[in-house]
Amino acid sequence: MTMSKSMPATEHKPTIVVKLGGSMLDQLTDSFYASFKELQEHYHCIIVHGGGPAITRLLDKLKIEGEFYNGLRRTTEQTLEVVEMVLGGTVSSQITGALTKQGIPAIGVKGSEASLLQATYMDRENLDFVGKVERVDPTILQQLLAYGYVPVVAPFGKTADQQTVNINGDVAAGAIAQAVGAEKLLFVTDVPGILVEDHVLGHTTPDDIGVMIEEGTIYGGMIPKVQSAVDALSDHLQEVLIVSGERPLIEGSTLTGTSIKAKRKEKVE
Ligand SMILES: Nc1ncnc2c1ncn2[C@@H]1O[C@H](COP(=O)(O)OP(=O)(O)O)[C@@H](O)[C@H]1O
Ligand SMILES: CC(=O)N[C@@H](CCC(=O)OP(=O)(O)O)C(=O)O
Repeated sequence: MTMSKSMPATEHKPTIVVKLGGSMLDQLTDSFYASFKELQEHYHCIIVHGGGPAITRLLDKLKIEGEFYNGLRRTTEQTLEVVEMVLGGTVSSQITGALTKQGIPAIGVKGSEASLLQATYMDRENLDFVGKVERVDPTILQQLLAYGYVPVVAPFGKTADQQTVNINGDVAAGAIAQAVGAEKLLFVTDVPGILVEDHVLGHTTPDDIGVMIEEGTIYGGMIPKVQSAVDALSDHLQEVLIVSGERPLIEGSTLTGTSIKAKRKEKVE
């Protein structure tokens, strides 16, 4: 019996990368996941997920002390074991299960496998096994998309010496969106967009984001999102959206979140 399968032709559709934030994962409803069906009519969908709160919960249960440095989890060998269990196990299954329930074929992929996220140590002294993305090989994602699967990526990388490293989910999503030439990047989180004095910004630009970080209007977990957004904007990827996971995700979610578009590509310091 031969198991080989010839590669199907990829339907010509743009790609969208959707990052599901850990803050919202347990609140995402069936109708939220069902909206990926609608999204799939227009786009090839890739999901990248976080899961920070779930990692912290298990670390607490195991009485392992957690620590953050510059907004990133200091990942010791022991912590990494828990991060792998949670992100690569529980959270990945939670998302693929919810999509499968909606009739959407989904498959979990670790960024540390198939050369997907090639990394170096970000700051070995202070952060231990935390990675910085150096190179992305999107082949595995393109192959899965060609077979009709939604890849669900857990944010791990692999160093040249084959060490698995923990990567912030927002950073992983931005790097993957760039590498696959995605048309859109969506950050699904627990706020309806970038808030300024309780108002949701409809649109913003890299320049304004720089100012909002400096002034402290954007802080904490919103910083890696907007920085990844600014880094990912390009001729291909012209819009990044920050949206709430409280409502079903539809193409028109532009109306309910913050749209980040470049006037010109700039990095936030
Ligand atoms: N200007 C801002 N507008 C909205 N949220 C902000 C802003 N600045 C900081 N935040 C914080 O960012 C959080 C979202 O980031 P985070 O908790 O890391 O989410 P996720 O787990 O979804 O990635 C919000 O809950 C809020 O506390
Ligand atoms: C290096 C680092 O900090 N990695 C993150 C990965 C998960 C993540 O990004 O989760 P959120 O989407 O909930 O933010 C962590 O260990 O929490």
